Amino acid sequence: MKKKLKILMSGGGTGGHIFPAIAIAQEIQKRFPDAEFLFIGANGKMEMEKVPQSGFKIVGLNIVGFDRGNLLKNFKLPFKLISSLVKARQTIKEFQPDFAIGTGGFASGPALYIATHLGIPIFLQEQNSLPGKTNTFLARKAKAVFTAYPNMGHFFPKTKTSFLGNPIRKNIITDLIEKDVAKEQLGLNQNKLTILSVGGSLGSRTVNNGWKENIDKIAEKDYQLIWQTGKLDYKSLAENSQITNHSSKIQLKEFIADMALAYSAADVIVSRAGAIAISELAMTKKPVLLIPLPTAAEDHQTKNAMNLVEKNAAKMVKDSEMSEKFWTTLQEICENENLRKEMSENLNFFAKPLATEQIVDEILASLNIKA
Ligand SMILES: CC(=O)N[C@H]1[C@@H](OP(=O)(O)OP(=O)(O)OC[C@H]2O[C@@H](n3ccc(=O)[nH]c3=O)[C@H](O)[C@@H]2O)O[C@H](CO)[C@@H](O)[C@@H]1O
Repeated sequence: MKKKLKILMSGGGTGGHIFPAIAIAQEIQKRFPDAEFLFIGANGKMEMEKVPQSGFKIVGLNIVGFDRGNLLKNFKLPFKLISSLVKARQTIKEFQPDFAIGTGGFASGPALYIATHLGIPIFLQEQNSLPGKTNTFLARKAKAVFTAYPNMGHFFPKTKTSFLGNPIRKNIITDLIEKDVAKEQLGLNQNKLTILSVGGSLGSRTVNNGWKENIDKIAEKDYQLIWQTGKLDYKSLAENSQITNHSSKIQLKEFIADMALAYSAADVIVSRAGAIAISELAMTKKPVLLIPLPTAAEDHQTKNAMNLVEKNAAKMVKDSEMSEKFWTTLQEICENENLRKEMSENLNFFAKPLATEQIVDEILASLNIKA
């Protein structure tokens, strides 16, 4: 009888690290239905909710990221790191995985580091064009590193780095449906131009404020808006009468569980420029206005966005230009059907629908595991 595969997954902090891990796990599960998965994440972070919702088990460590804004807050960090390493070691020794996959974020550091010490092969997936600290630190010990951008050899060991694209959740590829059907399913009018606004997995205050300033214009123009606010601002926006007055035109959501449906319903998208968001937008091929998060490490979201802007596949407005340019740039897109068509076609260049499959192919081949 064939031995059941056991796979350790780790990545988290934000959706941009969690969802690629889930996508890879789902692809392995498709090929090995009885494989066992264990995720390791950080207590209190998004993965502790999203991973079980996707049907996988997760163990949380008491690890926190380095707080650049408040240095005093970091004094407990060494103790938390030590306790996380101890718990990671105990968990991994009990689970005995055949291999481990890390998708970045501080939560994955202790787990993957311990895995390498226990002689377990590790694989890394890096979503951004400027790699995160955890993946950079672990890369030397990894069996392979899969990137979403070409020419990453100066960050990771060249011989084990492959450019395959970002893994995105399967349903975002398979469940995209006709715009009219999606609008109907969401209770929206099929004849009205519909904008989907997403502020990354945590929501974005800049984007929320942009809408707040322009909310009456949505009604004036007779558009519809699906507005993901994130946890931080949801309550105050849901109580704002300026917004609730337009409830037939504005659907406010703290977090969108079914992104495929929301993407499908949109005529135009407003989005932060996180790496996974960009990869998904390339699959949906909907014209998009990107508002990169300027504080992302080394401004990598602006770099992500510029890749698309340079190919006329997206428009971009910086945080600092929101007041002057948000509505006017959005109007340029909404009012010009030819431009929308052109942007949609140009997005195709960035689509990598086979990324997840190819990453799993390479992992299995390098370990000589056959389905
Ligand atoms: C603040 C921060 O650290 N941002 C980083 C984080 O972004 P963030 O976590 O926002 O990740 P991305 O924008 O890359 O991806 C967001 C993911 O969340 C999903 N989603 C989003 C909103 C929602 O309501 N429902 C939902 O399911 C999207 O479909 C997508 O799969 O990871 C990215 C990938 O490493 C980085 O490029 C970002 O700079």
